[in-house]
Amino acid sequence: MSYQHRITLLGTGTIGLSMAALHLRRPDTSVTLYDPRPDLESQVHELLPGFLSSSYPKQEQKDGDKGIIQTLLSTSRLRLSASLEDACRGATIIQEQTPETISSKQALWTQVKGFADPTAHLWSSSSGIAASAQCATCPVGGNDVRSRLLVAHPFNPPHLMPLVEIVPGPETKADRVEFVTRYFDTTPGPLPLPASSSSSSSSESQSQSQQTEGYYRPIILHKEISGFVGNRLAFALLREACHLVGEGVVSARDLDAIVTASLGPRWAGSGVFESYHAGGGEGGIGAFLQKLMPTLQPVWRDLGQTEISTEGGEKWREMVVHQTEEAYGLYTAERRKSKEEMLREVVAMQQRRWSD
Ligand SMILES: NC(=O)C1=CN([C@@H]2O[C@H](COP(=O)(O)OP(=O)(O)OC[C@H]3O[C@@H](n4cnc5c(N)ncnc54)[C@H](O)[C@@H]3O)[C@@H](O)[C@H]2O)C=CC1
Ligand SMILES: O=C(O)[C@@H](O)C(=O)[C@H](O)[C@@H](O)CO
Repeated sequence: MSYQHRITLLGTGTIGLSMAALHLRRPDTSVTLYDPRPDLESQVHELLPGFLSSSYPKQEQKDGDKGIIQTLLSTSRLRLSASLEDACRGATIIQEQTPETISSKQALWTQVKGFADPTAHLWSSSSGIAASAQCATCPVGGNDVRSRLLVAHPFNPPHLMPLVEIVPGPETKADRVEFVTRYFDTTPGPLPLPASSSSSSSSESQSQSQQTEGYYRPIILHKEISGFVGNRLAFALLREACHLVGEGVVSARDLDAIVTASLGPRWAGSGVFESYHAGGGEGGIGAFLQKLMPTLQPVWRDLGQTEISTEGGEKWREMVVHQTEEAYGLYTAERRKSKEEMLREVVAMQQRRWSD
């Protein structure tokens, strides 16, 4: 069977396997996995079923979770490749989720350039390394990388989290940006969670085609910037959180509770600017900024300038690590599954109740 999209995923770690589950929701897409790790096959058989459970109703997972992998392999919707060259051959999309180091990504794209079809789309899942930096050492001429490469930055786990930050490089062609945006716009989301065990059969009986389209939120950035937008916002909050714990103002557990008991619910429905626009009364955000200036400005000046570098950072890092480990202990698979189910419910609520 031929597929409209033949996507090759380079790297099958945390993001790679979640991405595989995302792409396998598309009936028009086949997925090839390549990773030099020696345990690729066992890792895929052990871990991918867990990600696929949000995509395939139980009755399609013949012989239990592990049967789904055999089914996908036997129908060639999923393929494991033993070499980068073989993995790239014939792919219409090549997406990397390899380690976040600029040197390894530069080396990878230089290799891919020699193996990929000249028409293949090239996507990076990088958390913050710009496309222009990743292809800076790619030889020019021949199968051009610069006009095809862009960042499609997901939030973890991509098989559940709607945001995809699309960050083209200065030479990325507009049709490449249009394609990736349309691709994620038309990629179905996870199956709805069963409302309750009594209704699970009806919910799980939903076919894959009934899965929500318009689930994913590809958002195009107009400029390359380190960390893009989502991570810059998240890292600004993390920096202040580390500062507050390091200064003994609040414990890590209580800081998390402050976030999940206020900002979390608020921002699930209204973003930063909409929230303050609403909070500004009749005058909206303009009035809010004016009214809050006497408080806002000194707080902005007082925000922690925490440095991640080790010199002098030992104190707050020790406190953050110790208090977080004390609060949550070993992060179990059960806790991770429970949090993922909550994430699915939150996103389902968002998609039910609010348009843009
Ligand atoms: N972990 C996260 O929360 C998120 C990570 N990302 C980005 O995704 C990328 C991957 O991150 P993770 O999945 O967390 O890393 P990971 O360490 O879990 O997985 C990386 C995988 O790449 C493989 N690999 C190494 N060199 C390779 C090569 N030359 N070709 C193919 N595979 C190779 C490794 O064997 C490993 O399995 C990074 O760029 C990261 O910034 C993006 C969003 C969220
Ligand atoms: O938070 C996320 O899931 C993503 O924005 C990320 O890129 C990761 O947190 C990354 O910063 C760490 O790998």
